[in-house]
Amino acid sequence: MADSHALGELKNQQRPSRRFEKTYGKKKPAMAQARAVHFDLFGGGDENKIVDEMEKLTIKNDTDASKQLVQDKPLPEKADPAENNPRLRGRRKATTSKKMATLTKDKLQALEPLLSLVKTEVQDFQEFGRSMGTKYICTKLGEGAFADVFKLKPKDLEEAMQVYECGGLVIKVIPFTVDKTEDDDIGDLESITREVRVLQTLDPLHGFARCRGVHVVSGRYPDVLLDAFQMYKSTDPSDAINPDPTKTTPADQLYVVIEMDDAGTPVWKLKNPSAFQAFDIFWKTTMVLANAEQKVEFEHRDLHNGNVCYKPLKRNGPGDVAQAVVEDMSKEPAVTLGLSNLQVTVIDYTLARAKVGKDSEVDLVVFDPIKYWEENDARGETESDKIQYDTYRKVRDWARAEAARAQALAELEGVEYDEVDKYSRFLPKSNVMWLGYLVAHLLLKGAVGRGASLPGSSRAAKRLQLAMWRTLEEVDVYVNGTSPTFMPESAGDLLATAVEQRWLTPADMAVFRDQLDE
Ligand SMILES: Nc1ncnc2c1ncn2[C@@H]1O[C@H](COP(=O)(O)OP(=O)(O)OP(=O)(O)O)[C@@H](O)[C@H]1O
Repeated sequence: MADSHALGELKNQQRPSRRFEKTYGKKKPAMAQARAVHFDLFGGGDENKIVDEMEKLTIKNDTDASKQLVQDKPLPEKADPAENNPRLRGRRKATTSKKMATLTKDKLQALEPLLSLVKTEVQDFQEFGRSMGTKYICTKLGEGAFADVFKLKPKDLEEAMQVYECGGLVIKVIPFTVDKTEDDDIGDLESITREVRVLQTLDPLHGFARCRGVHVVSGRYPDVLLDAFQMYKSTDPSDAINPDPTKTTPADQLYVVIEMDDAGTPVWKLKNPSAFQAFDIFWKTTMVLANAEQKVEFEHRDLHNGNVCYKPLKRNGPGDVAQAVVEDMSKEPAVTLGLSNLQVTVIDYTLARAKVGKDSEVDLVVFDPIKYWEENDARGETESDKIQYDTYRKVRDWARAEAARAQALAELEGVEYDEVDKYSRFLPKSNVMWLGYLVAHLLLKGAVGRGASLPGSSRAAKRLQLAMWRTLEEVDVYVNGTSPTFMPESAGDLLATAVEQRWLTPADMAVFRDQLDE
């Protein structure tokens, strides 16, 4: 990695991931929507208070602090400069080891908007990798339809501890082309730029991947990443589908490298979630989406089980409820949310829609036209895949229906219809559709032991776990057993209903908020 920049992060474009159909629950009349209640969820009835409370949902504490640790409060220089803190390096001026890639004038010109967005130049990938390899141990974490994702651990123990304290360090490497492409396997500049914009917009919001920087590089895949790539292929052959970059990419391939915090483990890897884990993952994801809806009109539009990650709230902390809690529970607690000790991070905003404008561009909205799912009738193999693929179509059909409604309304009112891409509209119901997918997925995974409880559970703890599963089943029926018209309008509306239905208590909401302050 080049010495002059913090590692960056980015992501990429449309196209489904490779993971899964669903069996929606029984039909049930839609409950009244209660937007007003939504405002109570974060602690009040009046809107100003709500804004204050929602403000608390914006990460200001640990993550910002972690950024400062490496950016504004640099560590003392070590004897070996090669072992400096990664993000410290990121704030330095260019050093001699930084080597720029040689690109044609046309290419450079085309890249200019992206480069100015991320305030960088195009670096030589080999040199970038060489520099990275001297300081970090690289391990491939996973891959998506477009990207390969690597974990970086500083070789220096002290720095490793600090990076760990700051949330870990992960890079997502995404190949892209300058020209628009019909090729589903590679992103284009437009989609990359869009994704970077959404990433920057979501960066300060709770529950989204912290972005530490974005780099643009060109050249051959460096050895340090190739080694990690090959190692992943041999240790996780069933998950390693992406082709060897040395065989498939030209010598001047462009990549975006996004540097971010380690979000943890994707939900698809959670084989048999406990009631505590499933409950927390579902509701925390709902809260994260509700906050982002309110702040930046956010819709994820691709919230499959690879894009919701979880990890223990505390370093070396438990990844589920503490054994003593279930053993000693004598009555059901007032607060249920948070007992799993997990935090949730939503990643991969390739297909997302958000208001990203700043200052002069207040109303700039970015979105992906999601062409891939326009006529696609792929079904997927596993039950989860099937539900996932159906969800893209559900969102698509809802976007079409809303476009038709807008047109009909314009005709009715005798005004000119403003033809816009259907996905440019704010359709937060899409978040609910994806939450429907998530709850169905968690229920499928938890189905085996749904009635069962964690070993050693007291009677009260058993009752509680049963109640948590029942709650998720009711949500499943409520969201998935309802026609799109009668679904909650947004994740925020779903939360409102959750409080109304006592699926969550106001105390649960407060706990979530408190966890942010820890
Ligand atoms: N910040 C992160 N922390 C931990 N793991 C991550 C992170 N970002 C990505 N990953 C891992 O890498 C995988 C692929 O990442 P991601 O979904 O962002 O790639 P993509 O190519 O855009 O995927 P998709 O196929 O969904 O479009 C994720 O499922 C996850 O396992």
